[in-house]
Amino acid sequence: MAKYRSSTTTQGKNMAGARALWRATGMQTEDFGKPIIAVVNSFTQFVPGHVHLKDLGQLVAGEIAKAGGIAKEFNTMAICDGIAMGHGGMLYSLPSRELIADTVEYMVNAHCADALVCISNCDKVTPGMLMAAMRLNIPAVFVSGGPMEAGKATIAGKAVALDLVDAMVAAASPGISDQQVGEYERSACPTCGSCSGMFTANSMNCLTEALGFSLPGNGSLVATHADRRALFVEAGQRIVELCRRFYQQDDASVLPRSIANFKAFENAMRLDIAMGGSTNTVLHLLAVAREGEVAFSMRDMNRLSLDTPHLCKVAPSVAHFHMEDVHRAGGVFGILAELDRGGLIHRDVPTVHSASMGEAIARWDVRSTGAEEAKKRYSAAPGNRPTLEPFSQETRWSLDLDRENGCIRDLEHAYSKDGGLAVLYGNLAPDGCIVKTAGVDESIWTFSGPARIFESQEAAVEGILGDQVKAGDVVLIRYEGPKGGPGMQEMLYPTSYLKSKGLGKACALVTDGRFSGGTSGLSIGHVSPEAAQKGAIGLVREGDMIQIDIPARSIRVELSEAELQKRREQMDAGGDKAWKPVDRQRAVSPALRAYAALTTSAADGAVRDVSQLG
Ligand SMILES: CC[C@H](C)C(=O)C(=O)O
Ligand SMILES: [Mg+2]
Repeated sequence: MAKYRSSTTTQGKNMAGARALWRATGMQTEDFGKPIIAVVNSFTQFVPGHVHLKDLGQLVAGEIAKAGGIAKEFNTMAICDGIAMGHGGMLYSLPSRELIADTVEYMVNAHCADALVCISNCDKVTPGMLMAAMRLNIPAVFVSGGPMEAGKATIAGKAVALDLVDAMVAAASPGISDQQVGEYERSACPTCGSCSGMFTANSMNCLTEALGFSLPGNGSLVATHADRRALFVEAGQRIVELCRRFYQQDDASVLPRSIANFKAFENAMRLDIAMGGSTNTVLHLLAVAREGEVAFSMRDMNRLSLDTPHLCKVAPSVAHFHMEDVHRAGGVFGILAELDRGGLIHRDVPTVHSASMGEAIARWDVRSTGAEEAKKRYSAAPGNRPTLEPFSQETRWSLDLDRENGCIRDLEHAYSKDGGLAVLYGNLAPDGCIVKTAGVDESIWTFSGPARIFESQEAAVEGILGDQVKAGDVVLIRYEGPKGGPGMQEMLYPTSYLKSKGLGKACALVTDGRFSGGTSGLSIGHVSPEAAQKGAIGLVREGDMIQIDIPARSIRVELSEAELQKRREQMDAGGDKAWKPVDRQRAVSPALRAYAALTTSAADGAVRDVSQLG
């Protein structure tokens, strides 16, 4: 029998002081000897995806207590990327992932907790908590706040479903009146929950299902629906059971590193590629794998992208499907089941809720299951009534089982035989870069054009809005990588403004920064190595021709090796000014400089590498 970690502070005469303090938190004599389970909440009033989580930690805690555990709740931070977007605030977004992971480690190790329930939702919170779960390797269950309902509005006489990206694009579109922009703004984000498209938050919450860490429906069941409550209740019950299995029955298969093993990462990546997840998932999966010492790399992602079909297009890749529609079609398990029918899923990995992924698919695939519970869960619909109240409506609709034209397609009707995310390599990105092909019009899968160079996101926004960018250009934004930014900003404003200017299908955008899940178009990010780490992207000059070939998975600048080498030598000779942006005024706080000093390349997940300290 494994010893409870918590016994360090709850057992033995010498721990009388610690027990005295535990008692002051509400523990009784009979509680010493029960597992202490950390309920890691990310409630904050700053983020729509988290405003409704305040009481949900205690909902989980109550279930833990009923099942025989001791629950202790604490909070992590959460940043709203949508509010932080487009200004210096975005520098903090990616680094917050490491702080969240550290917060969980600090609290759990300082107090010797035995297990975790992670209540996450928006962008960096789920990845930060996943990193912590893998780092700590103690039983962990994930449950997120759930997606926001899509906005519904009648604009210019047409009924539309929309989200915040539509409001952003509309705001800078010349043909749209202030009054219409106001309509977009007021209807884009009607409820609590993570923004309604296949953005980063929802992508990551879907991936927790495929990794085996969360219950079916976690990624897609809207925050407002009463059925979502069951996920919180069950998370509390499950974690106590997992504790029992690990600590009392020596069953290490319940530990995060057993669940999220290499095969589970392959499953998660296949899901991601099939659903056209946010490009940020690449960064986060690499970081999570690293924490768990799983040898899963960009090369694996590239390999999987070549034979994983693209089955699902959701906003921003198409306008009319949002997460609520993914759910209606069977959610993550609907997609996993289609992949499984093609033999593309490892069935023999354990999950927190089922003995194996294969067993879970059999139960939760809406097309083949005999379980009424599954059909009912996926019939949960949006209420279409503005609210911040979770679980406050019980609307249902019929399932979408149309695998030809519905929200989830089967293999036969795939959008493409290779997937919605691709890794490109070439002399501009020797360590790779990422593009969400799901959101790229097929007409521009190959593209070549002159580089228009911007040495910051701000300069790019100014250039695009100032009409300096023309159809056919490749907008190249550099020194925005993990080290160079620092913090690898999301470029949602430049990509949205290209659309506002009618250039969405006429230009490419290439950067060592990253994108929001709200980005679509020929937007290529994570170019590695980044400019600040002497990457070739730093050597490109205005007007150099850039060639992009998605089917061939290649990205090149039309320069010979000799020319690149010559420029590299010239750059190196520049001393202090070399490999730094020209004329960029940017205040970088000491906190961000600490992240910049330690971070690694996007190709390594932009995690901190303390081994550099010696
Ligand atoms: C809409 C975009 C969202 C706020 C985001 O930051 C992401 O998806 O990454
Ligand atoms: Mg984001």
